[in-house]
Amino acid sequence: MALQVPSRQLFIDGEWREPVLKNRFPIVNPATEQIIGDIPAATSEDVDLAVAAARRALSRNKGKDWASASGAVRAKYLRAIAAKITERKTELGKLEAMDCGKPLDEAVWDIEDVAGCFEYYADLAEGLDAKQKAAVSLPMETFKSYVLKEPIGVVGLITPWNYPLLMATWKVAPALAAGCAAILKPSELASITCLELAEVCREVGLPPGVLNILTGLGPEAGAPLASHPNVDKIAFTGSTTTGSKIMTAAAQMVKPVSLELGGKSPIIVFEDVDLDKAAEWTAFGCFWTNGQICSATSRLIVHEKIAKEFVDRLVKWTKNIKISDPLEEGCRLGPIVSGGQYEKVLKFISTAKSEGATILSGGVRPEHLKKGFFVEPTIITDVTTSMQIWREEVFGPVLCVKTFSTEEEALELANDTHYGLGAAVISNDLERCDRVSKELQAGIVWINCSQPCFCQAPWGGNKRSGFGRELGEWGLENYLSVKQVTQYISDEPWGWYSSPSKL
Ligand SMILES: NC(=O)C1=CN([C@@H]2O[C@H](COP(=O)(O)OP(=O)(O)OC[C@H]3O[C@@H](n4cnc5c(N)ncnc54)[C@H](O)[C@@H]3O)[C@@H](O)[C@H]2O)C=CC1
Ligand SMILES: NCCCC(=O)O
Ligand code: NA
Repeated sequence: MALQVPSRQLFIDGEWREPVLKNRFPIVNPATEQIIGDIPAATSEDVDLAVAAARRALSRNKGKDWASASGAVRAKYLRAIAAKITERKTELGKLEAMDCGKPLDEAVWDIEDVAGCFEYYADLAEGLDAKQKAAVSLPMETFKSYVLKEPIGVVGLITPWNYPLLMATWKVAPALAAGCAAILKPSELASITCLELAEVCREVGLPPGVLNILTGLGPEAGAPLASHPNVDKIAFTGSTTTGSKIMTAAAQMVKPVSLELGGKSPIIVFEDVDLDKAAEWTAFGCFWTNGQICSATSRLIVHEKIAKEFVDRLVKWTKNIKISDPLEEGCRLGPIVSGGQYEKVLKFISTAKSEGATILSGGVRPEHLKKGFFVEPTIITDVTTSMQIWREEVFGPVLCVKTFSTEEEALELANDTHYGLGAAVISNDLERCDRVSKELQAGIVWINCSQPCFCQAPWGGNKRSGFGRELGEWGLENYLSVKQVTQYISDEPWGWYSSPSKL
């Protein structure tokens, strides 16, 4: 059963605040196309208030309350947040499913990952204390040197709608673990659970201003954050176009950015695979989260010897996917997140057709669903490498297929993209998998699977998929600044200049 969506305000300085301009906009459930609530629309006036609150949070009590508190102190808050999220897991999962359209089972899995990620960064926050003052070995005995890891400062976190609370958590948890104060700007298309994170922070008594959450449109709330002179770093996940704008804005102040952007990731299937196992991973790699994953392996590159049988088998697996309202039991594919994105996905499919590709399976609204932004899992063949469907990110359940005859050709096809986020290789020959993994131009390579993601392992891309790594210890480093402290320890004078006392 659907839930009532809580009505919230912006979360600034530990309190709910109405936006300065008092505007709100509707939340649409993509499965029903109905308005199920509304969210506040922040503008630059609210960004200013949130940034000021974050700066105060860093300097309160000379930093002792947060930025220079021990990691162990901050870890207690992260663990309290994780516990509250776990307590509200079912409700948060439902809200997520209603807001962004992902199947309920996937949404609940995400919420479990959210709690796991806060716990993980609590561990790393505690570990940070022991890593302070790590000695640097120097070639001169007259000096000693150590390294301090300090929070970067106030960070702006701009996130997308495909994993609303999880993508926010990938940034919020390490930022807070590091001792930063943050302003989170979730996507206007799915913000409900991020506002519930605000409520969780209020309940656990997170010091005011440590995390501020501003819902609103990209140009109105995201852009002023990216260009704000008192924000020390921006971390962003979303489209390559918006990432480029954010980088341009940040560059004016030489502000560091980390960017996790689009993809057009390949999955190479060799001739020696178990067809059903490989078909299921291929379907999961492209249709999980309704195909709206930056790392979706949306280009299938399959060996010509098995291509026909494999694709037939894949179509059968695909036809078996339950498409329904995300809250329905057993749903495995929900709607595209919004009307705008739905139209975009359909346009990709019609362009592929007009360019001469074959829509082998899907490509249309499922007959049994009259409302909602649903599109059947789609498999497209007869694709050339110059077609839009081969080159551009669709962000929907659309897989395109090409065949290969040699390993070299498979790699050439796989790497024939401006992007470099994910890649997968499926083969029973593990030596070949290792060899191929080395050659794939991507930040993440899956062997004999596609998409599983663990908060302990680094996540991020190359080329136009962005730079910087989230998750794991790399995720924490994103929010830390490294300070070298070097001390002269000799009793002797330095002796470079002639001493005036000897004159
Ligand atoms: N890498 C990923 O995980 C994602 C990729 N995308 C790609 O982006 C396409 C468009 O989706 P959108 O939701 O429009 O993505 P987007 O990249 O525009 O939105 C992501 C976030 O950036 C914010 N934003 C937008 N314009 C901004 C600006 N000028 N300055 C600062 N922040 C800004 C948005 O409000 C949202 O919070 C999708 O079709 C897909 O191809 C979308 C979501 C996630
Ligand atoms: N499984 C997490 C994928 C994250 C992303 O789409 O950015
Ligand atoms: Na929504």
